[in-house]
Amino acid sequence: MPLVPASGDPVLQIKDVDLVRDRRLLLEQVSLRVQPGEHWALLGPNGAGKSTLLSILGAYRHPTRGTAEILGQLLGRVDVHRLRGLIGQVNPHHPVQSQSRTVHQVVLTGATGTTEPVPRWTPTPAELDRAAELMALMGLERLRDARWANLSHGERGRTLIARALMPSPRLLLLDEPATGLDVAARERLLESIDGLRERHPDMASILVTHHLEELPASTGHAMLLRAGRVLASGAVDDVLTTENVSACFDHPIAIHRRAGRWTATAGRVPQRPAEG
Ligand SMILES: Nc1ncnc2c1ncn2[C@@H]1O[C@H](COP(=O)(O)OP(=O)(O)OP(=O)(O)O)[C@@H](O)[C@H]1O
Repeated sequence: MPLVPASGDPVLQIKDVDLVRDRRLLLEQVSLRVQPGEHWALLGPNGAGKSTLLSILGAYRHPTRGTAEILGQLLGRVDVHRLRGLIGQVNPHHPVQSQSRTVHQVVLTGATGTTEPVPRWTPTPAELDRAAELMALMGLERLRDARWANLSHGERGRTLIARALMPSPRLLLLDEPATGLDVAARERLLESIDGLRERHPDMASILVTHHLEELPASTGHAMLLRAGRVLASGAVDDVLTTENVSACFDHPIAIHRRAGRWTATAGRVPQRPAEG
């Protein structure tokens, strides 16, 4: 059976998902439906369950209750290794063992779905062309032969996105891709993400972050998670409101959108008058 959904079918559909670990309910009644070409932001405070949810969407964990259909395949009834190979996953803790690997070599490991180059594996001309195209898309041409050890955070981030795109995934999962970047590197990364979404109009993506400033302008949908539950989910302008974000982070936060991008300004929590 082909592992790729017919065009127009949801890329992701999870319904009433609970996840229990060590007798703790980490996710509760989470539902999400993502169509091709949709770009979602997943936001919430520390410990809200964002990475846990992303691990289900990436076929690394199974729900305890509820159903998760990824690329049309029901988790629990599919070979997860094969499924993972069809999902582009960008993890900031991607373990590159040999620090002398070049950008080009790391990008090519996306074709084999491994962290290290597979011994005696040779890329096809089509895979070499694809790697070159993706490195150009992510602004990495000059860095083709640069060593992993010498790359900046931003350069590593762009390399890992190019790597994740090697198998032309229908779904891209980005876990805090802008963490640790200075403002210029962040802006370059977000521009690259906007550009790749334009070039791959059928690809869907989910980007996890704590910071609204780190959302690309092409974000169309958002989910707010709080204590493992969905606080709001849907079209981005309906979800990322001052009221919802303040409730999610349990703090007054004013949200503004300008030129497609978001800013969040934290207010002061009113002090209670001293008793006595
Ligand atoms: N294997 C596990 N067993 C028990 N608890 C876990 C496990 N994995 C995660 N947790 C707990 O689940 C909760 C959600 O964790 P998760 O990493 O998904 O949150 P997050 O929203 O990604 O947080 P952060 O923004 O800090 O990265 C946390 O309280 C965490 O301690």
